[in-house]
Amino acid sequence: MRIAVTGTSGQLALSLGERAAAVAGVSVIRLGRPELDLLRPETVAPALAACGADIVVNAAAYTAVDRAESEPALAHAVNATGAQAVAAAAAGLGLPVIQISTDYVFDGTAPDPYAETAPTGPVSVYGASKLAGEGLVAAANPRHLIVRTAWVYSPFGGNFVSTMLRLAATRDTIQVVDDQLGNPTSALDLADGLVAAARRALYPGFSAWGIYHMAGSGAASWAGFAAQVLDESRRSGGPYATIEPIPGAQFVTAARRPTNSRLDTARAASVFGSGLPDWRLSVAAVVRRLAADSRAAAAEAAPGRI
Ligand SMILES: NC(=O)C1=CN([C@@H]2O[C@H](COP(=O)(O)OP(=O)(O)OC[C@H]3O[C@@H](n4cnc5c(N)ncnc54)[C@H](O)[C@@H]3O)[C@@H](O)[C@H]2O)C=CC1
Repeated sequence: MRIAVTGTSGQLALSLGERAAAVAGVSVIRLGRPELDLLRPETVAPALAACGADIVVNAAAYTAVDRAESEPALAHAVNATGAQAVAAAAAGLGLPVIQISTDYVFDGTAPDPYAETAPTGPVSVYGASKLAGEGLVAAANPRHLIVRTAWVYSPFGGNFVSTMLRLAATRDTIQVVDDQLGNPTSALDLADGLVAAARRALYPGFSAWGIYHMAGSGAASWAGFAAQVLDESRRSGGPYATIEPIPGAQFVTAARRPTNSRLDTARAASVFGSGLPDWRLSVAAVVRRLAADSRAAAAEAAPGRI
């Protein structure tokens, strides 16, 4: 199975590449700018046609949630029109598409985890652009899986985990919001889930197209997530700071975030057998890996000093 994934250097594209390398018979081709640019829809079909994929994962996106508030047209162009171009090009090549979407399509007022059928109501430009993308993808390619995920981190690039570790290196205390709940999700676990979903989608006769929720098992507040990161960092010999929980009202950002964006992931677990691990285990694994990477980098920079 050859999986084409958009977003060459994105967290999810890199994670898919790494995880697929460990699975016999699965390969991942990462596609990105300039060959495939979601802002230039005419680039999408030729790039997909050239790579000979069996299925396409659209993981590329405009992901700067706060900046999107002042760049709504750009966010929409990438996350809605761009996603539509990927789905339509895949359809033209006879391929199914997996569109990655977000918990931020919900308004966050529900008391329980959101099922796929729950009413949407984004409270940010980013969430609205991703929701528009869902609709356009579904209309452009009947063989679509729309996979909503949440609070993604990985050993690659900037994310909440790397931010907490960076701040802990220079501060004793970090204030983190404690009244927004979600599902921290390792991009590596999500990659495993997507490989399982892609395999299933390619079975002859598969017909369960539609929306799925895939996220780490268990929920946390941002403050709880941060505390887990830093506890594990301390155990791994890395930086540590005390987390001071604060209400979201005290941490003003350009974009509003849903108060509760926990996702009910039962459908994906039952159709794809892709239940993701408990978020605490995956945070521990990523923090330990980052600590080992930074020890290796330090040893390489000063070989005589260990
Ligand atoms: N990071 C998170 O916390 C969450 C992410 N998601 C979704 O998961 C997916 C993967 O997210 P990440 O890997 O974390 O994102 P990321 O920000 O790490 O990577 C996004 C990638 O998209 C590429 N990209 C942006 N504009 C492009 C364009 N015009 N043409 C081609 N490529 C372009 C970027 O170069 C980058 O490689 C995205 O669809 C995102 O909306 C959903 C929920 C939470």
